[in-house]
Amino acid sequence: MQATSVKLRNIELGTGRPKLAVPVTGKTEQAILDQAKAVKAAQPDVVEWRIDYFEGVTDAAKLTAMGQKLRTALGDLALLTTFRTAGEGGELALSDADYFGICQTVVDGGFTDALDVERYHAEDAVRQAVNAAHAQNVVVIMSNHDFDKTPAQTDIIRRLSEMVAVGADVAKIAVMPHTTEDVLTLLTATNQARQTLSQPLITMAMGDLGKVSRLAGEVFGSSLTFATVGAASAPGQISLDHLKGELDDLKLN
Ligand SMILES: O=C1C[C@@](O)(C(=O)O)C[C@@H](O)[C@@H]1O
Repeated sequence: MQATSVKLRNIELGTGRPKLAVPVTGKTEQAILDQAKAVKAAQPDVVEWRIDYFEGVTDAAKLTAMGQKLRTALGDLALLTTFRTAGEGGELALSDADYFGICQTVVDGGFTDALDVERYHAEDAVRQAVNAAHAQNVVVIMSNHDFDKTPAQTDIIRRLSEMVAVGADVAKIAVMPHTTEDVLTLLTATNQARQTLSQPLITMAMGDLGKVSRLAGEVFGSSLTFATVGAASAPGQISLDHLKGELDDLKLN
């Protein structure tokens, strides 16, 4: 199926070469702004602010003020804001009520172009978060992370389809491979899912074994890949400088 592209400020997910996102993982305002400056200078397509690292994340006023400063620092770069819960590889464990409260603060803050919403929380709350984001024209990148294993191919496709069913604009899954076959499972599932879903997909196998999946998105159907400028936010991420060259080399004509 032809993917419908999704606009994120000035970039389009789902067309051409996979877009490059770089996470910002600072704890303090100064660290976040310093990192944002370095990331901006390296010219990715998207910046991901991992707010679970930010020391002020549970204070709505501090989160909003920080988001607005970051927005100003990034100029016209597309911004994805992500709270990754501890259960999915993030820094902080929160109740669902607190998690969704933070999602609401982010969309109300008016600084982000996209919001990461984890699929496997209560379905009603996930749907409400999607509606709240859409009401403010914020793109929803829905996610699931399996840090232990690579689910079966049918299970990966089912999870991506469930994200689309609850309103995701983009469906994302990260899995942990233990064998070469696991990496092939992720890549095959991605290729199959893109034939049945029209939303752009983001998929990756983590760790060293999975690095190939971070390079080959254009071939298999992943529309964005996470790269580093300094700190990584997940195992197996490759530096932005290297990845840019690789994606150009692997470009399909
Ligand atoms: O969902 C993802 C993907 C990721 O886990 C990765 O493996 O590159 C990195 C996270 O920062 C991001 O939110």
